Amino acid sequence: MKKTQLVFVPAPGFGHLVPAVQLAKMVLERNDSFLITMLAIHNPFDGGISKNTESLASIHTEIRFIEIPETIPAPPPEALAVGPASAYTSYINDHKTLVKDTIVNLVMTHNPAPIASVVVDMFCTAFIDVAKELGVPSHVFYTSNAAFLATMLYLSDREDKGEPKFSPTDPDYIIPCYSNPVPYRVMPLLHTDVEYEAFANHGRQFKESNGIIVNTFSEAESHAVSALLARDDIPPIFNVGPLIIHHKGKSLSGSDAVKRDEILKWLDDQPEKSVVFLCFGSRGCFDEAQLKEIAIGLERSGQRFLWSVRLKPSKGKLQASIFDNYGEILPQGFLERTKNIGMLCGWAPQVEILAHKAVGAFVSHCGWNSTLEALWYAVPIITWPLYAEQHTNAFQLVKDLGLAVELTLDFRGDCPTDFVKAEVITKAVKTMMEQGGELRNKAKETSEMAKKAVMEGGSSYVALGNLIDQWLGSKP
Ligand SMILES: O=c1ccn([C@@H]2O[C@H](COP(=O)(O)OP(=O)(O)O[C@H]3O[C@H](CO)[C@@H](O)[C@H](O)[C@H]3O)[C@@H](O)[C@H]2O)c(=O)[nH]1
Repeated sequence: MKKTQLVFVPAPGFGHLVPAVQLAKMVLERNDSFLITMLAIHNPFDGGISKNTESLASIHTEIRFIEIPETIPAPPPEALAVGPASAYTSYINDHKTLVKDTIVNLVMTHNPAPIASVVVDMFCTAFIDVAKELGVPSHVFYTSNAAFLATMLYLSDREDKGEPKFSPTDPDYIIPCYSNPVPYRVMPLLHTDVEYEAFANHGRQFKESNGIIVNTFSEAESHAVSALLARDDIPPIFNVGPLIIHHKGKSLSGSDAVKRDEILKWLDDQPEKSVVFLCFGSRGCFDEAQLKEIAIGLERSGQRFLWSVRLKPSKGKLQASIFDNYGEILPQGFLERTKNIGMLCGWAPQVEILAHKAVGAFVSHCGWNSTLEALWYAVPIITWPLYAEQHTNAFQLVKDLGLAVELTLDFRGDCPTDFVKAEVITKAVKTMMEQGGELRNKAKETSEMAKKAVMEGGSSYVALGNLIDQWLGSKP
């Protein structure tokens, strides 16, 4: 059969790689005439190309993984502290020549089949130019939601019209993609010029691609989807989500695999919907004082818990620490007092945990993958956004979707809370576990909608079909 190639360039990081792999897998399931190559950029936050990439590559042998040579220095911690998105973007941009050379030398020569598209992550828009230079189409793979995509486009519109950046003295923003006006404090990632510009620049670049693939489903974000549809200056949008990988532990090895079995066994012994699960994504972490406070808050709630504990990296390091000497950091006697109701872990097999019937609530940083995973398994969320676009995701979950209880964000307040006190944690956990019936029902409804969207005939199923048609039609 005549083959067509796709080259995926995910941004480094588990939250970007995982949905890209799932998208590639779904494309191949729908049409096996594609040859898909995934270019892996070294992940500076994860100590390397990472065991995650290696294990995904070992499971998904239908996809060809190529590691981009590791010659670009990691972004300096000081630059990341000032502007995480801009430092991350510059690090990725510095790979432009390497990405182009890899496509020319390892993809094009490996197989003469035409390249239908270079599918670049939302932070990899520099490679849209690479595709142009090679004379092939490109698509943006947007790993967050439609509302934030619309926000990034809106920022570039404002800049292009010479309008001022958002400022704390402005009234709440009427951004044409959220159902509710968005307070300034919900956009902390745009509070510095350098970050605002980084997001606006990506937004501007999106328009240069041949299509934007979004990990969302239209029914969940009808407001944002309509706002995007109303624009005639952007390429076609394909809402193909939720893209969720269900590996059932296959991606884990060594101590992570042993711990996975222990966690699932422990969950099997807990009553239905009785456990609060706390996990903050691939990079979410806290300092010692905050970890102690979480422990106190959980203990006072009296609820069962499963907590993925991550300590902030020490100065000058990028990687959060996974550790198991919990007793040295958490309050004295905490482990002993909670041993019958709580379990702690490092890396959590999150999808399997959320799928377990014992889990009743999820304290989450609201990374978009975590949000979709919780939504898929109808687990209501207690929002604790930390960085990136997570505050707006939390806002959307609480205000627009009605699927979450807010923990750190009191949207009427003036500035985001950095340190969260034990009593706030206790209150949110108790409220959710004791009075969360309505949210639970809403979560169930949304989960059913999500499952319908990806089933044959559903909105995301149809969108993926349209995307494949575009790729096959765009063959030179
Ligand atoms: O112990 C862990 C921690 C994470 N995960 C998985 O890792 C992924 C994490 O993705 P996500 O929830 O999106 O969080 P981040 O890793 O923080 O993702 C980055 O990328 C997302 C997609 O663009 C953004 O929404 C986030 O703000 C950004 O931080 C999910 O699939 C989780 O299931 C685990 O399996 N075990």
